[in-house]
Amino acid sequence: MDSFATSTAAFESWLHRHYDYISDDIEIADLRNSHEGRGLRARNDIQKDTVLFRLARDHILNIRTAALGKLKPGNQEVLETLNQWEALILCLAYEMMLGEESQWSSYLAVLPEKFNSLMFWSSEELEKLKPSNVLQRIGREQAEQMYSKLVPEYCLRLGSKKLVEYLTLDRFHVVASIIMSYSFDVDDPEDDPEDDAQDGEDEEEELEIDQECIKYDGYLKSMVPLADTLNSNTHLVNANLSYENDALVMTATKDIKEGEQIYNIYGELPNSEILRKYGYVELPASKYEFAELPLTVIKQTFVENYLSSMDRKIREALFDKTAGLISESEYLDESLEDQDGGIVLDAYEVFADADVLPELLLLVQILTTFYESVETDSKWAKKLARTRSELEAFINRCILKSFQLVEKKIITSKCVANLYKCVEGRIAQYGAAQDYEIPASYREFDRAELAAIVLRCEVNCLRNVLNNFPEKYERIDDSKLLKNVLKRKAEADAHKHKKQKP
Ligand SMILES: C[S@@+](CC[C@H](N)C(=O)[O-])C[C@H]1O[C@@H](n2cnc3c(N)ncnc32)[C@H](O)[C@@H]1O
Repeated sequence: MDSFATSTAAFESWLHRHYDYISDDIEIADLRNSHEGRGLRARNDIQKDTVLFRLARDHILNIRTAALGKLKPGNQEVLETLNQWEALILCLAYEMMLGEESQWSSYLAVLPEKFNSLMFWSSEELEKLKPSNVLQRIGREQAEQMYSKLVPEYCLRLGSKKLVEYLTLDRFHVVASIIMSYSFDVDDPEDDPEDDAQDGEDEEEELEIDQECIKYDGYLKSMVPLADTLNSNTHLVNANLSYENDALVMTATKDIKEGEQIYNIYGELPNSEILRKYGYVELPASKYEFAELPLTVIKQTFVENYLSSMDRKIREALFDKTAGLISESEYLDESLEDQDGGIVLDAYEVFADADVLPELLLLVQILTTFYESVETDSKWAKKLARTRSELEAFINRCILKSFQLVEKKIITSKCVANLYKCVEGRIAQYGAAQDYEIPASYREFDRAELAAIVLRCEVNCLRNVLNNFPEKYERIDDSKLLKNVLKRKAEADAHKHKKQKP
């Protein structure tokens, strides 16, 4: 037996000693040949709805069960003032430091030491993921800030000087990455909503809580041995973990044939996110691919395609002012009750089925209406660029008329053309990645190949918009809308002019 098989065997015997029920129809499989590490496999045919295993809550690892929470009185309360990540990182690191003395040692021995997730990529390797927006979500800085907060202060508050020495920044990244790829958010059975109602502001002040903390979350980030042995596949998922009062239950959601792998789903994630968090990709793509269209590309498209007689700097400033006014629009605020953040976002998701966010369509329709209007009169455009109140009044007209249209799933031809130009502008940023051919089957991919697969999946989503933009949007000619918008502006001007006369 190699050390991989020995650790698996020790883990299995630990599981059988500690867990309520594990079906004889499942086994932990060595899937190193298919680059999946360990996984769960069906030993026999399994019928849909069969319980695969049941785990008592006191055998999952979180702040309530971990040794650190019991190290000294008051630790539970201190941990509860932290956020989920911070608390579980400290608890898991402490168990790892205890080694053989930890009640979880056989479980800890099967957790990985090496990662392919983006936190562990060098800057040269990350460069290969440009221009994907996933690069903005790696969170190295936030992780380092969290480290400075916890070490040494919280290790000492929790009574462990040794943890200060053990938890180096490198180890911190390892522990955080294990949590990122292995943990579950499990509802907290001790969370009593009535308690929350009684917890007044005084108590909050007493604990100096200035941010999200476990106390009010109603769930606990937890390590769930065996449930985390399941690999994930967005297409082949055939099992699901559910939470009962005192136990966690893994159930087959489909009939599973003998020898087949039992898959969970880690989330409805595109390959970029699967790579960021878990260090692998699905072929040829995840079921939930999306690309992102950044606001910077929308800005570039409108700046480059309109008002060419104006200086580029003025055009850029005009776009920024316009976007600012759209994001501050009270009318949109009231009309779009469930969209707290407004419609001007840093980036817009573009999905694999060629659908785009309604916020993106509305923004492009408003911008199109605005730019097509001001394009008719360059003098007026220059004046608008200088006079905020006039710009605001006109933008508000464009917002109103565009909203009324898009609300009825109608958009103008020029809006579609501008959307396509934005998407083409984004595709152009992918350079050679546009032509990469996604491999048909798995092999051990190096990081450059993983990056290329992610980029090509994003390009495919963007291309889909150009080829299959949903027909649910009726398209009309722009002229009627423009006439309407400009007519109202003229009336408003005339009205204003009249009012100014004594
Ligand atoms: C929760 S663990 C699953 C158990 C893991 N395979 C092990 O050996 O410990 C998540 C990790 O499993 C691997 N993994 C999960 N699903 C995979 C898949 N479909 N293909 C390749 N690797 C996968 C990734 O390394 C991921 O970070």
